[in-house]
Amino acid sequence: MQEVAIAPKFKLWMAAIKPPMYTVAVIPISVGTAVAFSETQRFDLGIYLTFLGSAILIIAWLNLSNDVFDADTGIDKNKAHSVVNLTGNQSLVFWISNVFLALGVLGVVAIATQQKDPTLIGIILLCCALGYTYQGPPFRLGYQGLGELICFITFGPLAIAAAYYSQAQTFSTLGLAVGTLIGISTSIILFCSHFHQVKDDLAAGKRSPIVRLGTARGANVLGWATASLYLLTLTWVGLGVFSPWTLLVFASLPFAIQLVRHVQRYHDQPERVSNCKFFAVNLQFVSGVLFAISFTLPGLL
Ligand SMILES: C/C(=C\COP(=O)(O)OP(=O)(O)O)CCC[C@H](C)CCC[C@H](C)CCCC(C)C
Ligand SMILES: O=C(O)C1=CC(=O)c2ccccc2C1=O
Repeated sequence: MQEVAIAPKFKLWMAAIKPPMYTVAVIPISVGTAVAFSETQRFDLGIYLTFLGSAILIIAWLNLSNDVFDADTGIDKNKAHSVVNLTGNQSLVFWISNVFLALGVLGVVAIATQQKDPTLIGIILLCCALGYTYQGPPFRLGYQGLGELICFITFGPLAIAAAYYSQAQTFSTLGLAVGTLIGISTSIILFCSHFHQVKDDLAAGKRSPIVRLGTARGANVLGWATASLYLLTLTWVGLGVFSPWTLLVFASLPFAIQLVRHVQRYHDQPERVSNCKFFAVNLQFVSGVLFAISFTLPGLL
C-alpha cells in the first residue's frame, strides 16, 4: 500500500516506534506476576520492574530487526514508517536492535543471578529464538503464515510462565490457563496487522493467514477468535480453574465489539482497515489489565 509520502517526519517516527504496541510486553509480565501473587502472596517489585524493562527492550529488538529483515525481502518497500526506510541505514538499525536485545537479556540474567537459577534465561532465550524464526533468515516462518502460532506460544504460555517463575521460582497450571488467553489476545493483534497488507504480502511471497483465508473469511475468524477469549474465561470459571473475579474481563467487551465490527465493515478496504491492529491492542491491553486486577484484588481484600 503506498504510504502518504507527505506525512510529517514526526508522525512517521511515531508510527515506526508504535508506543501502544509495547502493551505486548507489559501485559504478559504484569498478568504473570499477578497470577504468581494470587497463588503465593509474594511480589518482588524490583524483579517485576527489571523484567518489564527487559521485555520492552526485547520488543524493541523484535520490531527493529523486523524492519531490517523485511528490508532484505523488499516487503516493506511501500512502508514509509519502516525504520530502515526512515534512516536509510539498515546496518545501523541492525546493530541498534542487537544492543536492545543484549540489554534485554542482561536484565533477565540479572534476575536469574539474584535467584541463583538459570531457568528464566532459558525461557526467554527460547522466546527470542522463536521470535527470530518468525522474521529472520533462513526461517522467515511468518512468510509461511506461522506467525500467529509462534505469537500465541511466546506471548501466552511461555511469557506468563516466565513472569510467574520470575516471582515464584516455580510453574503453575493456573498460569498455563491464563497464558492461553493472553496468547490469543496477543495473536489477534498480529492477525489484524495483515488485513491491509495483502497486496504487498502477495508481492513478496508472504502467505499470511489473511492472504490464505481472504479478508472476508479472515474477518469471520477474527470474530470467533475474539469471542473465544470470553468463552474460554467462562469455561475456566465453570471448571473452577479461574475464580469468578476473572469475569471482570467482560468489561472489555466494548473493545472486542469495536474491533470485530470495524474489521467486518472495512476488511476489504486497506486504507480503512489499516488501523485495526490498534483496536486489537486496546482489547489486549484492557482485557489484560482486567485479568491482572482480578488475580490481584482478592489477595488485597
Ligand atoms: C514484529 C512482529 C510482527 C510484525 O511483523 P510484520 O512484518 O507483519 O509487521 P510490519 O507490517 O509492521 O512489518 C512481532 C511478531 C511476534 C513474533 C511472532 C513472536 C515474538 C516473540 C517475542 C520475542 C517474545 C517476547 C516475550 C516476552 C519477553 C514479552
Ligand atoms: O508492528 C506490528 O504490527 C507488531 C509488532 C509487534 O511487536 C507485535 C508483537 C506481538 C503481536 C503482534 C505484533 C505486531 O503486530
